[in-house]
Amino acid sequence: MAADIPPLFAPAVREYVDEYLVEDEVLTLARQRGGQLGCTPVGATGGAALSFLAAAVQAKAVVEVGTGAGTSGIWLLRGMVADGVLTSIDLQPEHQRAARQAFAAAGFPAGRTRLIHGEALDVLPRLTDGGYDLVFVDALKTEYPKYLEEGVRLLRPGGVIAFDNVLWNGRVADPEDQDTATEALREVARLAREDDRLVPVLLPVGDGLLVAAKRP
Ligand SMILES: C[S@@+](CC[C@H](N)C(=O)[O-])C[C@H]1O[C@@H](n2cnc3c(N)ncnc32)[C@H](O)[C@@H]1O
Repeated sequence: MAADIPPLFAPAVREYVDEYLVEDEVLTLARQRGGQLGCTPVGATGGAALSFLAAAVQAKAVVEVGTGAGTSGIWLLRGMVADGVLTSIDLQPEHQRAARQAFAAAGFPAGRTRLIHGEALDVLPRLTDGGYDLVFVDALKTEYPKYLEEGVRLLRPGGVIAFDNVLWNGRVADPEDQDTATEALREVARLAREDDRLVPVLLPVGDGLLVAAKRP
């Protein structure tokens, strides 16, 4: 009976989803380190979605905007092809030092990662057009609309772009919330939906994952 079906976000349903795939010790340590550094790493469900996306597009080249302490990077690397390279951008050297350690602990040699220190909007224009299979965005929320334009340029046809935190703990659905970050998250979702080059979907995974494929 429909009345007995719990709503999508009921705690029991969330728990069921979150227990489907769990992180190993390397990921737990990376996530804890990210928390200590003050950035919010992806959880296991969001991370598993990243591994899935990297595997689905057979990613050989990935750009990550917001390295943090390497949690999402490990999930991405685990889905990529064996010799694939993760290019990851962050403005905090300390975060990237922690990420480097996490990648080594997860068994990835230095040649599998290219860590670029800097402001994302300075670094992204220097990367090669059409040179990437997957772009994952998890940095400054107010810059998400600009990362969309840069990211689509970097993708090869058939490539995929993904944005984390697009539900913003539910704040995007509150019309009273007109904070600049909240507005930017609504804006990037709208831009992806209205962009003829893209096929988007908004997934209620983790804190919300906006995923869009670039049409061939
Ligand atoms: C939420 S954390 C990333 C977490 C990481 N994706 C993970 O799941 O492990 C956001 C990161 O973006 C970085 N960041 C914030 N603004 C940035 C900017 N404008 N350019 C580059 N990096 C930025 C922060 O230093 C921080 O490490």
